[in-house]
Amino acid sequence: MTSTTTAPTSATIRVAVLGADGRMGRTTCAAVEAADGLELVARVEQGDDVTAVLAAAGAQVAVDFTHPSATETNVHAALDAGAHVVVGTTGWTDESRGRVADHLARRADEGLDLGVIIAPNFGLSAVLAGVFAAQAARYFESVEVIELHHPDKADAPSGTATHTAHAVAAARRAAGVAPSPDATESGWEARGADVDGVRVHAVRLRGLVAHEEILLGNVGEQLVIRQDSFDRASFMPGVVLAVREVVGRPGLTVGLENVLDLG
Ligand SMILES: NC(=O)c1ccc[n+]([C@@H]2O[C@H](COP(=O)([O-])OP(=O)(O)OC[C@H]3O[C@@H](n4cnc5c(N)ncnc54)[C@H](O)[C@@H]3O)[C@@H](O)[C@H]2O)c1
Ligand SMILES: O=C(O)C1=N[C@H](C(=O)O)CCC1
Repeated sequence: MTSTTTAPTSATIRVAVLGADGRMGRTTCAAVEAADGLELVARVEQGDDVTAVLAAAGAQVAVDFTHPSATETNVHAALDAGAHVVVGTTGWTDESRGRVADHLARRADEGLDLGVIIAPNFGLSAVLAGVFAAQAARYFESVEVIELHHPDKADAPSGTATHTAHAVAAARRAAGVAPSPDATESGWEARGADVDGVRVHAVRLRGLVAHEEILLGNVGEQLVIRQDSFDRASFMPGVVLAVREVVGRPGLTVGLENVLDLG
């Protein structure tokens, strides 16, 4: 079901939330309504014509918290409506991000400078955990990632853990560090997913929200970097920051660490 308000004012950023009835969508609608300088102008749900609704509402920024199978289509539809986009939904690949970058370039050629921020995690603790893990990764022989989430989550491993694993792998490649030692010969299904050469383990447990551990090991020592989001409120300062930033940041930005200049 869609609802819109009208009459844009120049002082506020007009925000549409996609996936408005979901866990993150509901929290995001409330955060937008509570934030200075933001106005919630549309709640978009499955079955709505995203381009038409955003255009009718005069949305300047669309925030997508939907489903990995829907998010890319939604982003293109929002760009077609002339809206900037903040994406929290997971499931992005190099290829899908590349298609968004191409779409942004086409819009820029048409004279419309739009921005898209894709962030697998808006929680400050998770963003910092990923940055710290990438910093530490070259100093340790072994590194593995464990992500722990609520059991209603659709995808595994989490977008956050995938993002962390790629950052860790890139840091190790740049430093010429060998792959983590592993003598496993059988039972590979128990060793987690291989993300860019980094083992990622996914736990789904009632009572959890969103949590990540990066384990780094050397002979005789271990560093554990752990972050916990106990409540979806933890994502909201990052979402609101991204909404404010995206209107002045043309092109594609991946990872909130790059908005915070931590990348
Ligand atoms: N980046 C972050 O900080 C962060 C934090 C939490 C969750 N997430 C991600 O956000 C996504 C949503 O998580 P959730 O827990 O809110 O899921 P959810 O299932 O509770 O909500 C998703 C909502 O999207 C709606 N939806 C599905 N397809 C749609 C479409 N095509 N158009 C509009 N609405 C559509 C569903 O009806 C539902 O209401 C997941 O990918 C999750 O991993 C990211
Ligand atoms: O609840 C979820 O689903 C979450 N998904 C993101 C991910 O996959 O990394 C971020 C944390 C919460």
